[in-house]
Amino acid sequence: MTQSGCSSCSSGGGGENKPSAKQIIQDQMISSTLEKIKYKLFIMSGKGGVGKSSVTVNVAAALAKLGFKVGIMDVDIHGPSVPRLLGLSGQLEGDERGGLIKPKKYDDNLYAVSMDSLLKDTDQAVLWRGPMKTSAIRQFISDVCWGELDFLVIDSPPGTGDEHMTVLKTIPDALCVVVTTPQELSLADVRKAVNFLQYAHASVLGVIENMSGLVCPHCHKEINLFKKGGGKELAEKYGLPFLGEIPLDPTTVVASDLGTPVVYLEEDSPAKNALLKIADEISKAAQNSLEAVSTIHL
Ligand SMILES: Nc1ncnc2c1ncn2[C@@H]1O[C@H](COP(=O)(O)OP(=O)(O)OP(=O)(O)O)[C@@H](O)[C@H]1O
Repeated sequence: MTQSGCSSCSSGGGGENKPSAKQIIQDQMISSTLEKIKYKLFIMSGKGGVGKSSVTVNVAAALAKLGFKVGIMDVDIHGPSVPRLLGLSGQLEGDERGGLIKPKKYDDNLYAVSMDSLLKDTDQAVLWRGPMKTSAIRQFISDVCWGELDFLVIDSPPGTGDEHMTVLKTIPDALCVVVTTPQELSLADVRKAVNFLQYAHASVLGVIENMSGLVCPHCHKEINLFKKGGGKELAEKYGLPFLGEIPLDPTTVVASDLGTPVVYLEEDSPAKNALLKIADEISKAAQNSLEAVSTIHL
């Protein structure tokens, strides 16, 4: 497995200098899984509740709608939302040979796995410490049988912790997408996340501003509930591409309660249109990633 910049994160839990035979085999399984996946998108934010999971599921679904084969991996052990947003429940099953884990199928182009579907008792997760999370995420990446994918979209917990470092270290070619809301409270945490990505030598595909204005369904005037434009300003400040803005839209909430991505609903809505545009932008940026991926300027 290729190693990335930070030396403070152990690759297999335990921090030994010499990898064990088990770790070496796991590294080989991780490489073999990842080499079949063209682009890995890591959706993150320094702040909770800004819409990471909604963006993850809808960007993935929009890419699937564009004809790409897409997998979603939810590494949020403490508060996994992906199964709920896709209406998928129940334990994951083994493949035909019983060894690897089969992702759950949403449709022919969209599959998902969530760490909580591996746990018999999801309440266990609150007791997890760093090294346990690291080894669980590594095992999760090595043991899921995705087959060939165009995109793997990874949802993360809020903040910049063990889960983030493990993903970045295990998937060094992950392209990070930073989600923020326009208000300063969120931007302050997102700036820390961008600094963290710089420290980890991560590649950043760009910034998305979620909850960016609200079009009143009655008078059709725009109300900037959480302000507007802060995400774009942050992207400009750090020399990162701005991937687009998604307005506050009650349809997003209705869709999530139905377990359907808003981009799969028949009727048009401001969030659906914005997310389809952003997914198109992301697919182009990922395909040009050698040129388009930016190094953060501070
Ligand atoms: N553009 C939007 N318009 C309206 N509601 C939204 C929008 N984006 C997200 N939401 C709602 O905001 C809430 C939080 O969204 P979500 O769970 O995706 O955030 P998160 O950043 O993943 O949260 P966490 O930090 O807990 O993982 C959900 O109720 C979701 O339906």
